[in-house]
Amino acid sequence: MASSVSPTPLLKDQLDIVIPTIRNLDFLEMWRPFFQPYHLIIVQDGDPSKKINVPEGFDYELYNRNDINRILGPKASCISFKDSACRCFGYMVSKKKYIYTIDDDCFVAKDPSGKEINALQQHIKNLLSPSTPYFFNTLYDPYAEGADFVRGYPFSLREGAPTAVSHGLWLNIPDYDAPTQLVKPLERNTRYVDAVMTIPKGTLFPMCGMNLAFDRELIGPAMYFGLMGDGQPIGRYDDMWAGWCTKVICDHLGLGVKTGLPYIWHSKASNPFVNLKKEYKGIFWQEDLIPFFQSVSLPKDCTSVQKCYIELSKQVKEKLGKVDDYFNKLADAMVTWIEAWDELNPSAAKSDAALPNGPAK
Ligand SMILES: O=c1ccn([C@@H]2O[C@H](COP(=O)(O)OP(=O)(O)O[C@H]3O[C@@H](CO)[C@H](O)[C@H]3O)[C@@H](O)[C@H]2O)c(=O)[nH]1
Ligand SMILES: [Mn+2]
Repeated sequence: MASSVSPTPLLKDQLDIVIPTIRNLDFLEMWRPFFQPYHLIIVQDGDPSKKINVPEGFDYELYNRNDINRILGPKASCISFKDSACRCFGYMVSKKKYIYTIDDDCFVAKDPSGKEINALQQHIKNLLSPSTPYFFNTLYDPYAEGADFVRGYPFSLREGAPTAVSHGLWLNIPDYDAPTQLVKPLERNTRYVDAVMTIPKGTLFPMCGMNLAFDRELIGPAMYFGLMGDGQPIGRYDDMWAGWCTKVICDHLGLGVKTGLPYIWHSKASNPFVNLKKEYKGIFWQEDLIPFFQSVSLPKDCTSVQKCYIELSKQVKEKLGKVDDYFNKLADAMVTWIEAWDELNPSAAKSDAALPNGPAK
């Protein structure tokens, strides 16, 4: 029987909120009722001499490019500059079990009843309840209030798998790619779908970094947002790359990834022409990237996220290096990321995933 209804814990001392920004942080005023109890990690991108004002009353640490260079030294080369991908530095420096990352143009949305959505609370609910990657439940999240496993659902699978990622969605400006933005400039997402679903094992998905939460202890080292922005041939594939790497590793380690509620209100459409320039190689390359990730197989002795990620970087170099030399650089940066992660998180570096490799065969 799925769990009975109990209040969602705040987890205020177990969760950091990571915000990449080149703007001001006035958006926090709207989130204050939900975010004030939490520690913020602000990753200031762009010009480090620019002063970013954080509204009064928030507990935060702020890192700019000078800080990243000081803390990581030469390993700072793996952290993107002038791209929201820089946010992954916040995941690395955090000491908490959970991360929630949100963009500074995302606001509190309302559900169909007009009630303000506490996105963070829903993400915590998603992360604290199991996922069902091995068998699809047609009533969606069986652990949600008023739902359960449907007839025919194997009882041997009803414990589910630990949830590593909670992927939220967006009302108003949807996360469309540039070509879609260009042909549908006025399209707004007004559909509120009241569902949380586990993405089945063996299925990839386009992970958006705008409204995303994850269990840092279960999957943190896989959440590298790649080499994007300044000096790189590609942008706006930071979260996509992290999502594909994360999903194949979650599948291998027997972890779950959920998508659906909560919604946020995405207010700013970034410039589609600028986005097209950033994305166009990605739109072309992903026709090779997706078959690559679909064919990834990780050896049984990859029992930790770090070991999986290093193995993945080897396969990226071997199989994608021939698509473009960029992937050789990216594969090296993946290794640098893990080295930096383990340097900043020495205790976690030793631990293997304490999880079975999927359901009992
Ligand atoms: O160079 C930059 C640009 C932006 N940021 C910060 O990152 C987020 C997102 O920026 P923005 O809202 O302008 O861009 P979107 O296109 O809406 O972003 C979404 O698309 C994907 C980009 O990869 C990603 O899924 C979403 O982030 C804001 O907080 C900016 O302040 C930055 O740090 N550096
Ligand atoms: Mn935006």
